[in-house]
Amino acid sequence: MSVFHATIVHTPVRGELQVLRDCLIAVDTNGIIGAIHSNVPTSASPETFLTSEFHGLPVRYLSKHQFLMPGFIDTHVHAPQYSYTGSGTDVPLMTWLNKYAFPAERLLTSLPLARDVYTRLVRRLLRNGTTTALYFATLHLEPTKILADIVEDLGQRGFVGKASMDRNAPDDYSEHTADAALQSAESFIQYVIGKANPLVVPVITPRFIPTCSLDLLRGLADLSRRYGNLPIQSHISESHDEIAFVRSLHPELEHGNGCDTTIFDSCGLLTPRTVMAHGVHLTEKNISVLKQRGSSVAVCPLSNFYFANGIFPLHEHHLEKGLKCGLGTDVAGGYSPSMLHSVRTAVVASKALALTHPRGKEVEVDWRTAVWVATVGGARCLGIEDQVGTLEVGKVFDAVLVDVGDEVVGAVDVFEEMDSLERVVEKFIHLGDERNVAGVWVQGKKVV
Ligand SMILES: O=c1[nH]c(=O)c2nc[nH]c2[nH]1
Ligand SMILES: [Zn+2]
Repeated sequence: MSVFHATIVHTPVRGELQVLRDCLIAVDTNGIIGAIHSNVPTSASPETFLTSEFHGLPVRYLSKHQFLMPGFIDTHVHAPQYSYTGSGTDVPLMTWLNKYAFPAERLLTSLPLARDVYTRLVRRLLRNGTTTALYFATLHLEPTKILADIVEDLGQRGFVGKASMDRNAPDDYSEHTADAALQSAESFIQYVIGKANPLVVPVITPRFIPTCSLDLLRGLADLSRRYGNLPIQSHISESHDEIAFVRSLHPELEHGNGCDTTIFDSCGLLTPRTVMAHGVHLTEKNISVLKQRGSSVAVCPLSNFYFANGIFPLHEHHLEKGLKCGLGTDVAGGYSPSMLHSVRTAVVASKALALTHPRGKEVEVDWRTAVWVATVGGARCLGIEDQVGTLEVGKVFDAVLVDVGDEVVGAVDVFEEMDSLERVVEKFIHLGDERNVAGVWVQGKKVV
């Protein structure tokens, strides 16, 4: 249980920043926000506002340069690729997979190395205010169990997928048959379910169509159903080289209409709990299929600049057509593990798109909208919007304490005489980093 006196900053309405000043916030033993009273003077007695269960608790009074906001939700991050984040930015996707991703992932059969890479990543994400992450791991069962253990031990809300591949993968980094891949995926599901920890959820994870046979895709859809409609993640219509490869593998399909969607759909992998990464080349028809199925896209703007041969039209697909979208870092295709970086890059990407778009500035997305996508949007992709994404009574306290005070060594300078609180938040979103993250809570428990 905890009580704060703090300013809350969040985006309950897309495109709008809500700032609630001087809130008395009470978090119960289950990590649920039991009460929020705004405009409470620091001189007031908390007991006047709070029910008896919260009486007598110490109140944490935040300073005027601190505020609470919802934790970020990273809807696409490759945990094993963290070892080379910040490097390997020189080649297109299909070459990059063979040159960097597969070799790095293969190395994590070493359990001590897996433990080291995963511990450092999960800590890094938490320190950056990422309270929920949707993880891709490797093909290997034991190292992926370690990732699930670390997410649990460090207290993050984690959706963890053991990747599956049975074709077009290196000999020593493939599961070779659909049966072997399905068995391993099922063992991982059982391991995570056995934890009975609602914060850690197993995810069905066919890497992408080039590396998964149709038998494997169908079998994974069946596994999802058999275990109560587990979440599903993969990559969809992500780049020219990926699309060309799928075309060569499936000449029987009608092309020009984004056949990734057709294949995933015919195999039963598009569900309301499906989060597909990238989707830069989705067609109108694909979008309408994804929408009908309730599936969503993890938009990874930084990695798209490197691999996608295009920009995801966030304004058109999400704001106009209503496709559910979250933001992802796509470590290590995206070199930054920070969701603040993703937010900024989403804005810059939309501006780049607008430069040559017939509707120009109309397709730009502003920072408030990008923050919404990084919080509420991600929660919707994962089906947890009733729990997280904003700080409201009845939701879970997954929160970040931001500090932009002078004593923090960081890039944000606040000018008392000129900066409104809204402007301070804007500065944090554009210039802030983990040095400004003074505390992080998941389900009411302090994890940073
Ligand atoms: O950005 C990406 N990173 C990956 O690891 C990957 N695998 C398939 N497709 C992918 N795209
Ligand atoms: Zn990816």
